Amino acid sequence: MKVGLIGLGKMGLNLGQNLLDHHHNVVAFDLNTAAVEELTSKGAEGAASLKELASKMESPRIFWIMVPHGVVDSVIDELVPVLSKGDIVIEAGNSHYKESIARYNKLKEFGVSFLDVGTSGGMEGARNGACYMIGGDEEAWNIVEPIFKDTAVENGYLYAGKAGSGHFLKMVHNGVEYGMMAAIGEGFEVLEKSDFDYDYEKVARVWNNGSVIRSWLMELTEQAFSKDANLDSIKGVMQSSGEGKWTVETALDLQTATPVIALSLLMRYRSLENDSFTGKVVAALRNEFGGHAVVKN
Ligand SMILES: O=C(O)[C@H](O)[C@@H](O)[C@H](O)[C@H](O)COP(=O)(O)O
Repeated sequence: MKVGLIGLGKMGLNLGQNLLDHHHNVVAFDLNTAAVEELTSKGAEGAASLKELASKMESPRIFWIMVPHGVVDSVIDELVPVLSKGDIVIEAGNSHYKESIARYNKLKEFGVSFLDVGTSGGMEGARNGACYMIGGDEEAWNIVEPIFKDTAVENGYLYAGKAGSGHFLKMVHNGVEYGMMAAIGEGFEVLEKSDFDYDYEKVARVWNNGSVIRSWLMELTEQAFSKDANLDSIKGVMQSSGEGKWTVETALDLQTATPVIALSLLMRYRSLENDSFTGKVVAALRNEFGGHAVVKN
């Protein structure tokens, strides 16, 4: 299929390469022309503007937006004048599900279908097989399913239902991610404070082999400790991009008690002021899976 890929940052560039690997045609646009050149050198067609990108597409025209959360609306506003009835817009960043429902309704007025897609698995997933949570019109979904099937890991995509359901699912996923990462960080902090002299890389490795808590996060923990045995080079500052906060806000609206997720969010805020070993582990994990910046010591 032919995909108009808008946004070639950490995730978009990897996704573009993944699409090309699976013999899809990619027309790529980003304000960063070096990123466009990088993808065209791998076989994509480049575009210097959204208008040019649209002119290079074929029906059904599929536009895949992969840009940071704060610029999604401006990209959609710029895209609207070049869209026509029957086009499909996929937005696969970390958006709030309510924003996605609003975008779906707005594009519906132009006869354009909108799919909200939560993408998990970080840069590695985008490159070699991601996990997708998808919401929006089923007819549009049926058209684009092959590109998700090809760029996901096996069994790594779910069409969840009506508009907003994809990003809602990704939001809750991230809330779970906050809680799991906090628990891993706290566990290592207890080890760190103890009288024993553990090698944390080896601890993460043994926990990854046969134990109940083996997981990709634990593999990344092992990876992080292999690079920096005691995480001495970074501060325990745990940034957040908003999904954990949205999960807690939504849970409150639904009168649902989510103490683990809520506390892990509050501990992230606290970490902006106080350093901790838990914070170092969580900061290192965010860096491992998402390439998110760490604060260096
Ligand atoms: O599932 C994933 O692959 C991650 O959740 C990913 O979407 C991302 O790296 C988040 O943005 C991190 O979220 P925080 O910045 O809130 O930690």
